[in-house]
Amino acid sequence: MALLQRRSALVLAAAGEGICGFDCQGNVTFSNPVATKMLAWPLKSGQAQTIHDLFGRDQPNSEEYCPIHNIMAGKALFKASDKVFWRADGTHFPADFICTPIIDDGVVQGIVMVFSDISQRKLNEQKLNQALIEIKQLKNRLQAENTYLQEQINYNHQFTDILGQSDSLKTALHQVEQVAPTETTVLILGETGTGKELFARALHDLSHRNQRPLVKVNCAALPANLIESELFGHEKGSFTGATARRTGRFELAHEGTIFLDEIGEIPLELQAKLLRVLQEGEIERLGDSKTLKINVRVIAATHRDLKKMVAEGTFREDLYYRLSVFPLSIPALRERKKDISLLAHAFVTKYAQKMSKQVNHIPQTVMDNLLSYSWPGNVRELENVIERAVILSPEPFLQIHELQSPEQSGLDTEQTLLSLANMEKAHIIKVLESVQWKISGENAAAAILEMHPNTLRSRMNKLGIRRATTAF
Ligand SMILES: Nc1ncnc2c1ncn2[C@@H]1O[C@H](COP(=O)(O)OP(=O)(O)OP(=O)(O)O)[C@@H](O)[C@H]1O
Repeated sequence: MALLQRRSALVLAAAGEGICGFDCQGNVTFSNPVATKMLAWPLKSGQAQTIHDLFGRDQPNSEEYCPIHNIMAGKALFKASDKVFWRADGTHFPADFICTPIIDDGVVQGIVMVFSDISQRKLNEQKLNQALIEIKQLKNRLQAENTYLQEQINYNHQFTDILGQSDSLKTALHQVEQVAPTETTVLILGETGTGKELFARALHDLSHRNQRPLVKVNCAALPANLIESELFGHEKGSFTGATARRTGRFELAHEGTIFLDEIGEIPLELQAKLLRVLQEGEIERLGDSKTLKINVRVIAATHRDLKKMVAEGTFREDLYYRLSVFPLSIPALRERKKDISLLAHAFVTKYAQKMSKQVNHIPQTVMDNLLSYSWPGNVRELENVIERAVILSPEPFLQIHELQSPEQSGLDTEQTLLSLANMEKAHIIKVLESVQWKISGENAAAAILEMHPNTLRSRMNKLGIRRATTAF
């Protein structure tokens, strides 16, 4: 018997877990060395230490959590995880434990508790969780950046340089140099294809933010119900179809520049939110009440007449004033004839090279044609026309057959189908365009048409001839 006791004591001493015995009142009856060390017990014989000194102090309903109570109530096993165990010195540690009854002659005499300190495991779990959160955040950000960069790769960067010799273009470029290094919001105004995006890039490239991205949002290309989530982001499940969390463009542009193209298309209800971002630099993701501080420079662009939209009530006046701190007007191509020749040559070189064709000469008749056309699609249209012409032209001369504005085509090819009034209208427009819409004075339209300027004005009124309005 003595040998058995000695062996049992050796087993208890060798166990790697804490082992304690308790009687039915919860008094400690024995503890192995690991338990004594873990609990910093002075546990000397005769010292009454109960199970509640080590466990359950912080539990609201101690009966429910009391191992003695549970075992006495008939449970053959009582175990729990991540519970607070108190040391004799008042400190504590988290532990997992398992309790079983000590039965003698069919009667429960007490319980034995085996427990292990899980501090290190919890610490590792915490570290792992933190690392997982960081990885998730990083993943979200990388995904968002990747999507954006992918779009940027698809964008044709070849003409990042702004070409032009005309005074009006030089004035605009000078303004870019002045405003780019500031933090001022810029509103770029100009007809379609005049190079507004090119100017936005130039503003960003010349700014202190050029190491961070220029993030573009085309407000016209997005359905109204998606613009908000595109701009500000959303949490998973914030609306039907929001299957994953999405970083908004404003967040993506943090410390960089956001380019809001076609700002005139932004729905009225979203304009208030945009104003708040501009004023306070704060955003909230859809479905998340947390406010995020962002530091973004805003460049907006439109071909629309925002002032007119304000008057019509479709654009907020306060937002208009906030955006138009520094309006930058890009002139239409027809107003800078000087640039047509320069751009035409540059595009011929570009596309001839691209198509490995020796097209390198623009005959004077073709150039005259290019110069007299009104270019409603501006530089983009010119570029497209030249690209097609390079494909179709026999080397080395550029040939263009397609340049006919609606008015011109009316005169030149469909003459027989037009009424007299329409012919007159088309002719007046053609003459006006050839003189940049100058009505009176030497070599102006009235002189060419051999009319009094006032007569010309009244004919124009009657025929509904107006110069195409621009946004500025
Ligand atoms: N001054 C310029 N020099 C060289 N290329 C130009 C110039 N202006 C415009 N382009 C070219 O014309 C095309 C249209 O330019 P961009 O997209 O910047 O115009 P946009 O005004 O932003 O057009 P939209 O209003 O349709 O968005 C682009 O391919 C651009 O590279």
